[in-house]
Amino acid sequence: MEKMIIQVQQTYSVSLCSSSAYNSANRRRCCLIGVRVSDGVERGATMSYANWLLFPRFPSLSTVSTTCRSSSNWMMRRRESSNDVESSSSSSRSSGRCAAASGSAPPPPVPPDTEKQREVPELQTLLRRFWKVAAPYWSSSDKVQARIQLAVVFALTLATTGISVGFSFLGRDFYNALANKNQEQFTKQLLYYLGAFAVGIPIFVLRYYARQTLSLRWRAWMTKHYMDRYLSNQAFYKIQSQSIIDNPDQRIVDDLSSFTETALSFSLTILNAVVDLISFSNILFSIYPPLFAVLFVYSIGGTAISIYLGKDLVSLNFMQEKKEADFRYGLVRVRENAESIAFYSGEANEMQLLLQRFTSAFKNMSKLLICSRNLEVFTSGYSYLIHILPAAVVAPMYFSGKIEMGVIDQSTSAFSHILGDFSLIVYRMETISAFAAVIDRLGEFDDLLDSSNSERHSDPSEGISLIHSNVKSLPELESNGSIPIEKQQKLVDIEHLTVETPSGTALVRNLSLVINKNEHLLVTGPSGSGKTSLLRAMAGLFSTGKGKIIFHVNYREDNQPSISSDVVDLEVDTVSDKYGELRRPSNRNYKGIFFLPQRPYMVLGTLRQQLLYPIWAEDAISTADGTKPTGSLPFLTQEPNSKHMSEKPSKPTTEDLIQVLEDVRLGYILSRFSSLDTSYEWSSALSLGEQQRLAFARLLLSKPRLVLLDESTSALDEANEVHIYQQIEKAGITYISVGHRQTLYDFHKKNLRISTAEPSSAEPNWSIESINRETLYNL
Ligand SMILES: Nc1ncnc2c1ncn2[C@@H]1O[C@H](COP(=O)(O)OP(=O)(O)OP(=O)(O)O)[C@@H](O)[C@H]1O
Repeated sequence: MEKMIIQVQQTYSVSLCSSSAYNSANRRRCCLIGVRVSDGVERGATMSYANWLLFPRFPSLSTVSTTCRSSSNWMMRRRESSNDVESSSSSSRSSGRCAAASGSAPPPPVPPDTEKQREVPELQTLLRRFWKVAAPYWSSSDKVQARIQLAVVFALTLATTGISVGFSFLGRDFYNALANKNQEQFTKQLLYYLGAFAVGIPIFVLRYYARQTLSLRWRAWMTKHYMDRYLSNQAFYKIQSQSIIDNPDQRIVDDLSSFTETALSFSLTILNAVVDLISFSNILFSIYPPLFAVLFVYSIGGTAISIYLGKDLVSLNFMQEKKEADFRYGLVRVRENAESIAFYSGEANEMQLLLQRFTSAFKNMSKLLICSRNLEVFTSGYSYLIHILPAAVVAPMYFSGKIEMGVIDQSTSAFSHILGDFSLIVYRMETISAFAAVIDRLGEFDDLLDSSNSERHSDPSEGISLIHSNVKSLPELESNGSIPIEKQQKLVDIEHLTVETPSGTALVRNLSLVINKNEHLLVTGPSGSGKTSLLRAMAGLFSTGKGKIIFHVNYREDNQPSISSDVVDLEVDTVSDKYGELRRPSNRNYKGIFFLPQRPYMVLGTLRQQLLYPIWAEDAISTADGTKPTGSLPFLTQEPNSKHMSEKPSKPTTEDLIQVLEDVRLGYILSRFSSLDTSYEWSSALSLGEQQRLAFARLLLSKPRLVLLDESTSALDEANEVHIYQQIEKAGITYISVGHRQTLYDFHKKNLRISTAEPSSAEPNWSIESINRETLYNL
């Protein structure tokens, strides 16, 4: 691999353009940054704001200011010798924040970087994806407000075009007065000009503000819409465990922001261009009709050349987004796994891995830069020539006295306006290609979320069926309506179950088994045989394979049927309307089944929130000032899920929470961390064993009928393990545990042994036997 050392040439003297630095013909914002590499070759680099921010923090790398340009629509200012960076774009801000926003949730793996150049999607695919991503908002519950705001923005855009036309006439008279040395007329025109500024400028500003506000509102709706689907039907889990697409978080944070902003600005640009074209064509035509022919040939030729020069930009931009997100994610992983890396002394390795990711982003950026540079050479020449071209064409008329000096200025202004309208592709090639990459990434994500949420509606004979049976549906009810004893005892019925990995490798074959109340089951077997995968299948995380898992836990302790529907198939839990406004799927925990994973998950927040997770988590969230957040933006009303409400057990009191901490022998942490409402980074502040006991506290509060424990006591000493199992048995909870420890046999009635499945055999690879403690100890 090529080794790159970047030398510091000058300290961050990156000065960036504000909107006032625009070239009116060019109409683009740009930032210039460059990088000088040690081989002495000076290369400019097109850099995103996030990447630029990361540079100074990278010990062996530093940015150097030379020349660069970026198509992204952000502005920033960095003061020399200061760390103060300001950004005015939401997209750039979000890039910087993405890492922080990831919090301490279990991180998804980054899919392997194949370094393959991505193919440019077809125009038809891009248009379909654009429509699919953009359309839902305009028919959503916020449609009235959205359409009104859009109409206001359009009206303001028309007004600004009218003002531009007015300015062109004012400019003509102003320069005529100047050329004629008519001081009285000049003063009058100057006053008109100033008056027009006073009226016009607020309208320009208002248009910008209205557009940004609408874009923010659209983004907020889309963010919720995407997060809803991402967190439904365990789509986030499938994406993570099967590495289906890269960086979904970046797509939600950065891509959505830049999509809404660019889509709005583009549609207004097109509207503006049409109106401009009509208004200024009259002016230009009245001055000199042949100017039109010159303009037409010039713009068509320019568009063709810029499409040719910028054809690789879409795929390069796509890869750039991915590579930057991968690099940022690498840094997030260092933060998340700080302790493990420090214990391993793995800094050098991490540095190497991070540098690899950065280098990959850098190389792609260099290619992007070369492509941009070629395009830029052309577009700069193209835009500068228009300053002299119209004047050169009409100059003979001026010399012959047919037109005045001011008309030359007006024709240049009209020419540049119309050319700008005809040359949208030339001027915006870089932005269009970056936008196409965003559409591609979002469209891919959207299709994936749709397919994930429609999977449940596919052929039920395929895959593992997960059925929640309610006693009301049982045909064998006694004549008085009560439930037969044997049915009350039955909790889980597994019929001919074959569990496979998502890639299709069989792990458990043809398993049939019944688990009755208090018939605690221990699942054992060699590492990698599929014990956790069996629990995954029972939790609905793995659906590849065949067979049925029927839960009979959906009635209350008092044997009264619960309120939920007769037979609830988890596969059809989520309900979505036309545009996928989802109701959260019914929570497995509300159905009397609880799952404790091997690695305890600590949510961000207070000790109270830890304990109330996941059933009452949303009730426990409060802001820093102690007030309850609404959980939704003012215009995005969150529908209360009445089904949820009725399923939820009543919320534990503070006394219950304190008691349960005592029950799992964690009472001492209350005094150590002052109160239940203290916030900490709990995954670092508590030992693994303490975290496991906290997870058991959640379990005891939730009072399920059945719990699936995946090596959930692996970090506990034997005394605490005994105590915890006694507590859950006392609470009347039936448990299925996965584990390797000999001590676990003491707490279970049956043992399901799974052996590693032979690929060549179709025979069942399991056996079940009762645990006879005496035999066990005699062995
Ligand atoms: N998402 C996945 N894609 C492909 N293979 C997977 C996936 N998840 C698990 N596997 C494979 O399935 C097999 C069984 O994994 P599982 O976690 O169920 O094993 P286990 O018996 O619980 O092991 P251990 O006792 O070590 O925890 C392993 O070989 C694992 O690599």
